Amino acid sequence: MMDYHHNSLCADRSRISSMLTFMTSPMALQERIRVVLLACGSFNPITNMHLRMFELARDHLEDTGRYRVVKGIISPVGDAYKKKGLIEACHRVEMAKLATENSSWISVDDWESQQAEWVETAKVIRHHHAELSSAVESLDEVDTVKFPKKRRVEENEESSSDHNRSETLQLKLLCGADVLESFSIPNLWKKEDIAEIVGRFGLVCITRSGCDAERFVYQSDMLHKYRKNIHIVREWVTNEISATHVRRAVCRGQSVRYLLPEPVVRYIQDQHLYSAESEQKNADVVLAPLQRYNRAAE
Ligand SMILES: Nc1ncnc2c1ncn2[C@@H]1O[C@H](COP(=O)(O)OP(=O)(O)OP(=O)(O)O)[C@@H](O)[C@H]1O
Ligand SMILES: NC(=O)c1ccc[n+]([C@@H]2O[C@H](COP(=O)(O)O)[C@@H](O)[C@H]2O)c1
Repeated sequence: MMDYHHNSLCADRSRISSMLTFMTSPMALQERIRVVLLACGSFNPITNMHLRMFELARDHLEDTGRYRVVKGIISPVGDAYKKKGLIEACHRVEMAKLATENSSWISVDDWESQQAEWVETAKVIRHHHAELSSAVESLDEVDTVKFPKKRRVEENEESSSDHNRSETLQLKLLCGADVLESFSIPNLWKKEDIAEIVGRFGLVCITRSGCDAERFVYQSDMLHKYRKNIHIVREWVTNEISATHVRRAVCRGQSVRYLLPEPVVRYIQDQHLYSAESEQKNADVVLAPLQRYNRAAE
């Protein structure tokens, strides 16, 4: 009798313990939500820090035990963005391609850079979401997971974090904290675009010195509402590399080696990029979003 009780108690204990292990251990790789990271920006030029952002974001997401990052996309902005010192998209795209030629998972997409007009970031994400949803069928054959097809893109559903969570492949915007903080600049971003980016898709944000991303999310009612869709990744090895610094150094004839991938350094030298004249490009022109939204507000 005693033995029977003892044995069944042991069996219960072992069942409970294996249940607990199942509940607390990271999901098996195949069961995790697959994530594609999309970084939009000038990449004028692409720097080592732009590439680090992807590695940091992937480590962070995979460390949660819930995600598997399957792809990274770099989307350089088009010439119509009109940022001061922005050189031609063909050069920025080429440098990004050279920078990623040894990466097994990050690639460059030139769709945005080829558009005649500046494209809002929410539209760029929608474009890639549509592309992924049609490509995912072939991915599914490999991974045997389901992904809601075009319906998601065509429906104009209320944004909600639950909606995003129900997918088994998600597209998330990857950016630095300065871009997150730029959400509060008047007439730079549409409120509905921010809601769509954080509510429908999700954001992975890398900290940057001088920015307080956590506080920024806390202080914004909209960002706070979607905080579960915003992953803030702390970069402990703070890195001040900025494209502005690189352009200034090149223009002054200083070395930029080890700030950029070597093939990018060579490309800049061969093509004589970032001269004093190129720094003056768009100097008197208003940034495209400010032009567009100021006009709309008039
Ligand atoms: N050192 C950095 N730390 C964190 N994020 C960064 C860093 N440098 C760039 N980023 C992020 O990379 C993305 C693309 O940035 P962008 O091309 O504007 O680079 P940038 O170095 O900030 O450029 P610029 O100096 O010309 O304004 C943005 O989301 C930006 O926040
Ligand atoms: N309203 C918007 O969608 C909006 C506004 C400002 C910048 N952006 C994007 O953010 C990125 C910022 O890049 P920079 O930091 O180089 O200016 C660019 O890709 C730009 O297109 C989008």
